[in-house]
Amino acid sequence: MITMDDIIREGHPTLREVAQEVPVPPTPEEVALGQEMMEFLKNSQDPVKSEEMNLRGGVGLAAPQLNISKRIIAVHVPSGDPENEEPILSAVMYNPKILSHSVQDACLGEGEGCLSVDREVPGYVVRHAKITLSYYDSEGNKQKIRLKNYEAIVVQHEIDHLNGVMFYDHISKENPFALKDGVLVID
Ligand SMILES: CNC(=O)c1cccc(C)c1Nc1nc(N2CCN(c3ccccc3Cl)CC2)nc(N2CSC[C@H]2C(=O)NC)n1
Ligand code: NI
Repeated sequence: MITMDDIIREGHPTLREVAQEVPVPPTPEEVALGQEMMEFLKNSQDPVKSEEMNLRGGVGLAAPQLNISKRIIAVHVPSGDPENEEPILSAVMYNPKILSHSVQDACLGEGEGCLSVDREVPGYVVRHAKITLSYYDSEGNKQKIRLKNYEAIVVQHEIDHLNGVMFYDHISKENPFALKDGVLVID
């Protein structure tokens, strides 16, 4: 069971490493890790469990955040509609890769948070608005999906972790809220 104690924080060198690809199909150990990462995200979004286990809410998690330098991410993005239990996106991705992206950029209007960053870092994190992504699932099947808006932002944030990139690396130093024309602000 993953808890906040298992999540390394900024300053830990592993967060600045480029993570290693996993074999296809992933090993049973890597499949189990992916399942644990998904369970953490669901627990972190559950009002009762997150309270009991003192979890910070997250919709994405990358293996390097657990000090495991492997190209594995989990994303679980709820619909946000209490009537609709179906998440917008729920997947454990092995060796995820952005194949192509929109010219248009986007950012979260409220900025980004990260489970490995125990502070607020204000500013727009400008990313691709739409991405075409390939990844392998736990059985080793190659998946290819297109994402936009919030779920595209989340996946880009988590893939950044596989390349040693933190969200605040993207925030402009001189003006954190500077926005070029045409950047979609997602609220
Ligand atoms: C500084 N301002 C802010 O953080 C920020 C401030 C306001 C709004 C947003 C939208 C912000 N931004 C932001 N909010 C989130 N959550 C909102 C709360 N939610 C959640 C929390 C509890 C239960 C269920 C859930 Cl669903 C979990 C997800 N998540 C991310 N990110 C960046 S991409 C990866 C993703 C991530 O999982 N981070 C841990 N950014
Ligand atoms: Ni993060």
